Amino acid sequence: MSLQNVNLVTQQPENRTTAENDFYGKAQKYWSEVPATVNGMLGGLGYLNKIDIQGSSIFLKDIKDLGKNHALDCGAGIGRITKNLLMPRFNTTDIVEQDASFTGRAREYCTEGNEHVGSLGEIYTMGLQEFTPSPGKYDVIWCQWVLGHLTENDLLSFFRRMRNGLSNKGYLIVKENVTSSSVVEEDKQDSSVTRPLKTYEAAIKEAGFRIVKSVRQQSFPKGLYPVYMLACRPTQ
Ligand SMILES: C[S@@+](CC[C@H](N)C(=O)[O-])C[C@H]1O[C@@H](n2cnc3c(N)ncnc32)[C@H](O)[C@@H]1O
Repeated sequence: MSLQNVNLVTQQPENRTTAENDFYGKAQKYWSEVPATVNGMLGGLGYLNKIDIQGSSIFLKDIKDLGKNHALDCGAGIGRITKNLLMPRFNTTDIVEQDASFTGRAREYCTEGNEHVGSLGEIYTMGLQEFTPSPGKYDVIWCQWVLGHLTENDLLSFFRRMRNGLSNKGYLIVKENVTSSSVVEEDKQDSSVTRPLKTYEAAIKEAGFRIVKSVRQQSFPKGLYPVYMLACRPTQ
C-alpha cells in the first residue's frame, strides 16, 4: 500500500543536472542503510533526543500567538519530532520524508504510547524538493536536520513553497547545524552540506520571510556543529 496521498499537489521534478540527481540519489542510498530508530535518526547520538526536544519545546513556547491546528514535520525520518514535540501541541501533524521504510515505521512509532495528544495526519513519502503543500494549511512547518540535503536552488524554491503553505498565523521553523567557518562544508558520506548561519538567513529572507527569533541550541556536547533555531514569518 502506498502511503502517499493521491490528492497531493506535487511539483514535477525540475530539470536537474546529473550532478544534482546524483546528490539526491546518494543521500537516498545513505539513508536506506540507516536503522529506523531514534539512534539512527541522530547519527548514533540517540542520547541527544531529550536535550533537543527540550530546547525545541522552550523555543516554541516563547512564540506569540501560535496557531495550534496543523503542523508539518519536514524530513521527519521515523517521526521523532512529530511524536515528541508536535503531536502533543497540534491537533494534527503531517509528515514529509523521502524514505519509505522510515515513513512506514513513523506510522507505528508516532502512535504507540502517545494517546492523549493530537493525531498523525498525512504521510507524504517524497523528497522535499518535490513537495508542495496546499496553500494556507500549516500553523508550523518544522524543518530539522534535513535542509543540508537540498541543493541551493531547491532550498530557495522550497522556502518559497512553504511560505505559501502557511496559515495566517503560520511560522516556518528551521533547526539546523551551521558551520563555524564562513564556507559551506560538504559531507560526501551522507551527501549533504552544512551551511553557515548567514547562508540560511539570506535564503530565508530572499524567499520572503523575516526571522523573528533566532536561538542557539544549548547543552549539546562540544565537538558538534552549532545548532540554530530560526522562527520565520512571511513578510507582508
Ligand atoms: C538526520 S535525519 C533527521 C530526521 C528528523 N528530522 C529528526 O530530527 O529526527 C535526516 C532525515 O532527512 C531525510 N531526508 C534526506 N534527504 C531528504 C529529502 N531530499 N527530502 C526529504 N527528506 C530527506 C532522511 O531520509 C532522514 O530521515
